[in-house]
Amino acid sequence: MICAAQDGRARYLQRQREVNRQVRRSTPGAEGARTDVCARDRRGRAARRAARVRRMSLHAHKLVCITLHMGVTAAVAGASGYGGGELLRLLLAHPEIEIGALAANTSVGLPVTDVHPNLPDLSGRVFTDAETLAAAEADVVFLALPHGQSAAVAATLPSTVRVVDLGADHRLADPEAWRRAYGGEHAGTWTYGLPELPGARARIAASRRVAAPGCYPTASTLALAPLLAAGLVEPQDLNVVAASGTSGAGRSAKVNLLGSEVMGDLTAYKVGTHQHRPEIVQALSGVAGTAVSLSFTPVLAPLPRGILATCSGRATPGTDADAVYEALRSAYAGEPFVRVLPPGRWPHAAATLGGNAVHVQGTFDAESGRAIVVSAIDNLGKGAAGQALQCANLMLGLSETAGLTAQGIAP
Ligand SMILES: NC(=O)C1=CN([C@@H]2O[C@H](COP(=O)(O)OP(=O)(O)OC[C@H]3O[C@@H](n4cnc5c(N)ncnc54)[C@H](OP(=O)(O)O)[C@@H]3O)[C@@H](O)[C@H]2O)C=CC1
Ligand SMILES: CC(=O)N[C@@H](CCC(=O)OP(=O)(O)O)C(=O)O
Repeated sequence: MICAAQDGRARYLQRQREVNRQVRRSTPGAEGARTDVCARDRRGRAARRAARVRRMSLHAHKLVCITLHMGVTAAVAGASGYGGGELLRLLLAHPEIEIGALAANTSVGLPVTDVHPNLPDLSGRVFTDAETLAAAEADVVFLALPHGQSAAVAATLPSTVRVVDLGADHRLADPEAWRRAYGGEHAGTWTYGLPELPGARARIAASRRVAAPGCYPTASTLALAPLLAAGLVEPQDLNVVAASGTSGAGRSAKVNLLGSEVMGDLTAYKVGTHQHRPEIVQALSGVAGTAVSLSFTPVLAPLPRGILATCSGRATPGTDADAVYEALRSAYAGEPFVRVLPPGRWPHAAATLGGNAVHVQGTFDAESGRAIVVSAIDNLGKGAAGQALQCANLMLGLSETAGLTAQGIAP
């Protein structure tokens, strides 16, 4: 852009030289008529006026160029984790965001590429501590921290800075529900960052603080919301069974996440008690306009990443497979990241990996009287970092899809 400005200046100087040459050529002799003098004055005034206008527009152009050249700066807290690492991968490909301070905890002082060897373009960068975030003057700060850690960091940031929290601290509106799910004091409620929910885009765009949803809530809510909105299922007795890859549990070492424990196994966990149930209930109750009830069973799957959620509800009279499909299709027509698969094709978690896509398919099971929707996401993509970036794009007034893709990597 700066080069474009310099080209413009060169063209301007060239035109100026031509004008001057023309003025010189038309200059009459000493005995020249008065009309020639007037014409010369008029041409001189016009040239000066044109030059002034060009100088002003060049100056304005330079300002725009400099602004664009500097772009928007993003800082990340929790940059050494799985969510933070995926965010860095996305930010490196973002056309308008530069990467600023990268804060960590036990990894402070380590080269970023020691922890994220998949990001060689960050060689030379080291993790700093959270205090550097406040001093870094970023336009947007992403918090990819364990539960309970976000509020303290957010409090150090000016209210003008956009903050997107990938964690759960600010997702729930009911402090009591938050205490039951996570323990400790509730740090306050931020705008819920699921852009595909009715009315959410405008709320996110107008917010300086956004709580990005959890991975299971993203997959479950986007599967069931269209059916509730269309009145195709009862708000009571919703059911979700969702399998997740191990990166959903973060990067810190845990015995149950060892390869030898996970490989070749599938296990349900936190059955009936998982902390994401109140979040899914909150989001779906908002869509249904009444309190929903939901059973939620997570399953740990032997995959590094990916979620497949099987979601169902008791069908209301008249619901059939076509109505379920049509509700999904019309809810997500024009959505850049939610893809309703062609009839008969069911989601694969692997097809969403590396992207920000949500794949959904639905039907009606006449035997059980239940409408069923299966959804797939990458828990680190649309379930975490991709969603956070989608929200940040909206908050910053950038294209919602900038730096994001609906295409996955395969195999
Ligand atoms: N993984 C996923 O699929 C999803 C995660 N999330 C949420 O995103 C957040 C991050 O998750 P994830 O990346 O998986 O977690 P990780 O455990 O992989 O990473 C946690 C990050 O937070 C840092 N950290 C740990 N403790 C502290 C502390 N006390 N103060 C400051 N920084 C600290 C770690 O630094 P260091 O490594 O240097 O110790 C690391 O950078 C969590 O709230 C999680 O629930 C949300 C949706 C999906
Ligand atoms: C596989 C696995 O263990 N997954 C984690 C998901 C946690 C998570 O991502 O938490 P938030 O989205 O609420 O921040 C779990 O079930 O607790």
